[in-house]
Amino acid sequence: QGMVLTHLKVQPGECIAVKGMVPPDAKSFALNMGRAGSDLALHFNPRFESHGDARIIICNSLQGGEWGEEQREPDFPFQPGQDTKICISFNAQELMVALPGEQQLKFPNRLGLEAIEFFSVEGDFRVKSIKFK
Ligand SMILES: C=CCO[C@@H]1O[C@H](CO)[C@@H](O[C@@H]2O[C@H](CO)[C@H](O)[C@H](OCc3cn(Cc4cccc(/C=C/CN=C(N)N)c4)nn3)[C@H]2O)[C@H](O)[C@H]1NC(C)=O
Repeated sequence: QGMVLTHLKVQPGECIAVKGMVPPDAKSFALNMGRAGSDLALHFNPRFESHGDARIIICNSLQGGEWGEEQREPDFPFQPGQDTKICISFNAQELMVALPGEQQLKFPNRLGLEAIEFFSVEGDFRVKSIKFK
């Protein structure tokens, strides 16, 4: 089980900056954020090789335990065995994920989230630091 942060109060315009390392044998990892584990504004799931997918980022929301419609992003800026940095911020309309190489990914704020209270990391990602800016 990865890292779980609860009782956060990340506001619109603030960002969660996660630095970490993707292990050499990585298959998949996920960064989850929202109100709780079953109430996610964003499940950010890069798949190196998982669920029949290869080198694609799956984004989705989870409401009352039900998955929404996936957004699939083929621009894949991660390499197994490499350090990486991901910055997540949001506003009333969308969540924004700043990725390596100036890549930015957007996902609609389907939950109308007003603060990020829950943040978790799952799977093949070794967190080195987390900064709330
Ligand atoms: C084609 C058939 C029907 O369509 C498929 O239907 C599946 C089920 O709905 C979707 O899959 C689901 O997609 C969801 C997003 O939408 C979540 O990601 C969910 O996972 C939830 C979940 C999280 N977690 C923890 C976790 C997260 C990341 C890595 C690890 C462990 C790594 C271990 N590392 C090793 N072994 N090295 C563990 N576990 N499950 C996934 O099951 C597929 O995308 C979808 N595929 C397409 C093309 O549409």
